[in-house]
Amino acid sequence: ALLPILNYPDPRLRTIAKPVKEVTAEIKTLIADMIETMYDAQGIGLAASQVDHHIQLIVMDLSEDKNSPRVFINPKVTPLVEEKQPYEEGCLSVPDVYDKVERPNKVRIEALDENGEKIDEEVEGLLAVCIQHEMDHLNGVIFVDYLSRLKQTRARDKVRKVIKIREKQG
Ligand SMILES: O=C(O)C[C@@H](Cc1ccccc1)C(=O)SCC(=O)c1ccccc1
Ligand SMILES: [Zn+2]
Repeated sequence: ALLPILNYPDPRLRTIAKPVKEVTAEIKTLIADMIETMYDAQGIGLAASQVDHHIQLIVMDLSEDKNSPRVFINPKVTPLVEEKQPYEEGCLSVPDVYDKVERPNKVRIEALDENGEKIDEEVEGLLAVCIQHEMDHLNGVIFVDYLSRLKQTRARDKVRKVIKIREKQG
């Protein structure tokens, strides 16, 4: 089922996500709903925080055909390089706002997958950028927090406009 995505600056987006103790049937349903919601919103990632479920769960799919979703449960991300690179980021909770954010572009991901199997990978490029962006969501951080006050005000105004238009479209 499609889930409603919280929009910036909704305070619920600031909630700190709790670890997942057990991959229950409910969580498997949430995973499927998050993947469907991510594709519908044309995103490459989605954190459970964005759909108002405050558990440490991320889904991502960077594939062309949108047919290889990845699930990260209780993820831990460790930068593997000091130097940061700028990347043009977007966010499904801040629609139509894109801006450069500097992040390390090589990280180690340790997590569990949807079957509770261990994941331990070194990734770089967009995958590294995206997992850090999703990790931020689980810690109540939104990418606009890294931008200037002026850009944050503009982002709030932009989201308000986009939501009004979407509501009119019904
Ligand atoms: O809000 C989210 O977490 C999803 C977000 C993930 C993300 C994309 C790009 C850089 C960092 C994090 C999105 O999917 S935004 C929409 C999108 O598909 C996209 C935007 C910019 C570059 C590439 C993809
Ligand atoms: Zn986001």
